[in-house]
Amino acid sequence: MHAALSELTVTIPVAPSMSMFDPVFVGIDEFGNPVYLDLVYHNLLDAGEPGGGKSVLIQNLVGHAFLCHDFTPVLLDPKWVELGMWMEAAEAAGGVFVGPDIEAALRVLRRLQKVMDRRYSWLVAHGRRKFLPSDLIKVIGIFIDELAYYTATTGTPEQQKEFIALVRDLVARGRACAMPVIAATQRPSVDIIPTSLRDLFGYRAAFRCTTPNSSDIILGHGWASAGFNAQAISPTTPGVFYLIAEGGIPHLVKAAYLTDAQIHQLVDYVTWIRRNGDPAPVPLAA
Ligand SMILES: Nc1ncnc2c1ncn2[C@@H]1O[C@H](COP(=O)(O)OP(=O)(O)OP(=O)(O)O)[C@@H](O)[C@H]1O
Repeated sequence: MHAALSELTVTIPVAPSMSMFDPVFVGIDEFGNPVYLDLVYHNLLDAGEPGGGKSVLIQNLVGHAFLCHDFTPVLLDPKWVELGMWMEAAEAAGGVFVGPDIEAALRVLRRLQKVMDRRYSWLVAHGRRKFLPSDLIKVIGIFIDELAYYTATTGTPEQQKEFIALVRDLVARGRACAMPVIAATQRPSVDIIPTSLRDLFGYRAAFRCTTPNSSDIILGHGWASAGFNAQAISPTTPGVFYLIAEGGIPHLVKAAYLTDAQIHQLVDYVTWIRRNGDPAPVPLAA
């Protein structure tokens, strides 16, 4: 005898099964091997000229994050059209979405700085250096799609300066306390990404650039002349980027691609499960 649908919906556990501490799949390398990132303990700088594929990469990471039971989203997108797609899901997940309002962005970042300070106090009190999955802490993923808008385009010079200082602090201190920053910019220039800020990003993704110098601003000085030059990426292959992880050499990667329809499906799914499902993690074998 078949169970009625109403019975099924209450007996089948539905919730995100992954953890932010799991490796995040981003694409395949030039040898066909899958490429994973360890997002929690690193930050990611995602940069390159318009149309290179930065937003597609950020959408992959956001998609993974929302499928994790231990994710709290903080999404900043002045253009609305990328991270704005997740606005409803962010609200359902107890997070926040900010559009082009720099004062609203500053309020959120100031608050995050306080949360970070409290998390550090906890670590110190427990004699620990970083959070672990066993701490069952929410990972606050801070996604910024177009850093340059807040640091160079909108607001007063004081607001821009404060924005840069807050982001720098989060990038410098956030990773030990499960608050990684994923920041994208289509302006890889030293005024937007000074070396001192760039070097705090454990992962850097360089999509096609207009000059070898821009490529070096993302990956690090000297990589273009050593043959790792994002200017050489063909404009006909969007989604290809050089990925460097701290201490390593750049690897050529093709990002996985989610269509807008797939993103909308994901948004519906993760919003629905957070509003209606069991928020507890479900083992994959269940
Ligand atoms: N990994 C990929 N696989 C296939 N196509 C891709 C991939 N990445 C990007 N594209 C194509 O390139 C287009 C532009 O990508 P995307 O919007 O991510 O660029 P961007 O660098 O974010 O540009 P902008 O700075 O203008 O926002 C996409 O709409 C898609 O058609």
